[in-house]
Amino acid sequence: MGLHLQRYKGLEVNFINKLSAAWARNDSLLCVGLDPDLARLPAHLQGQPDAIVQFCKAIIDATADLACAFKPQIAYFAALGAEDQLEQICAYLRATYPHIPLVLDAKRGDIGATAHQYAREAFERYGADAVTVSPYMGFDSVEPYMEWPDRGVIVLCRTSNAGGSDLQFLDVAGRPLYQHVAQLVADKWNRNGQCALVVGATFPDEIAQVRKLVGDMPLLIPGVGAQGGDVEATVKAGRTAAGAGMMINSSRAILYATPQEGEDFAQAARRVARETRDAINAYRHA
Ligand SMILES: O=C(O)c1cc(=O)[nH]c(=O)n1[C@@H]1O[C@H](COP(=O)(O)O)[C@@H](O)[C@H]1O
Repeated sequence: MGLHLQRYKGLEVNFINKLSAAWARNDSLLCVGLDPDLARLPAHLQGQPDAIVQFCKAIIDATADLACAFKPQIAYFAALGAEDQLEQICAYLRATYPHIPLVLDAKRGDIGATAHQYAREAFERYGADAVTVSPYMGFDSVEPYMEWPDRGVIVLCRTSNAGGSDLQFLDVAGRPLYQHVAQLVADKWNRNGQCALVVGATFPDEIAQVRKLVGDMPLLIPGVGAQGGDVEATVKAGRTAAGAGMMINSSRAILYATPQEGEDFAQAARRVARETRDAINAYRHA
């Protein structure tokens, strides 16, 4: 258990207290998603061998004071064989912004022995503070991640895509499966207090249902911006009594914001990130 506990300014940190500190420090519930699509990178970066690193670093620097977390999506790197660039970006984040949680979005799910390797990849190779996982294979597929008690385990619950309903809405003993997952994680799986849940911004009613079941557990909420989720409804459904409890992710709407006159891509990303952060903050407190 607990191979290496992280320390920051001499104090032990874990995912949950790092996230709480970032909410407060940046007055933000905005998670900036890092989904670098080569075809959409600015023209001056196209063709450069480290284009992804340059692009993501510029986005990170432009938004670090507006974000409560950064969330690289591993497929955007792995599909290109660019894991080395993801490593560099994660190392940069940890070194330059050690107070901002790094969430690796990998949505892993496999038998325990394999899950242990996925956990090493997320927490040791990339140094992530948290990783997204699927609950589909049950507790022994999620438990290996908990050998790192200072890291977050973010379990898919009610995903933002329309097809999420195919399985997540199946009736299980009188209620939809996603509610069963939420209850299970809150009551049984979260024994080290390191779990969070994914609930899409495209389904605010379900965010409210999950919030009722899990107390103050953090929710990762993708789906505002490019997927059209309603910020007001999302925040009102998901906020805790303290007006926090959420990492509301936006990726493409920030990364590929259209520059206004005189702006470059990073300034445009900053403008949209600030607008999104401020729109969220308008509804945080009742
Ligand atoms: O786990 C996730 O982050 C995730 C869960 C989910 O239900 N829906 C969802 O869109 N995501 C991720 O969140 C990001 C959303 O990106 P945008 O739609 O561009 O803001 C992508 O990286 C998705 O892979």
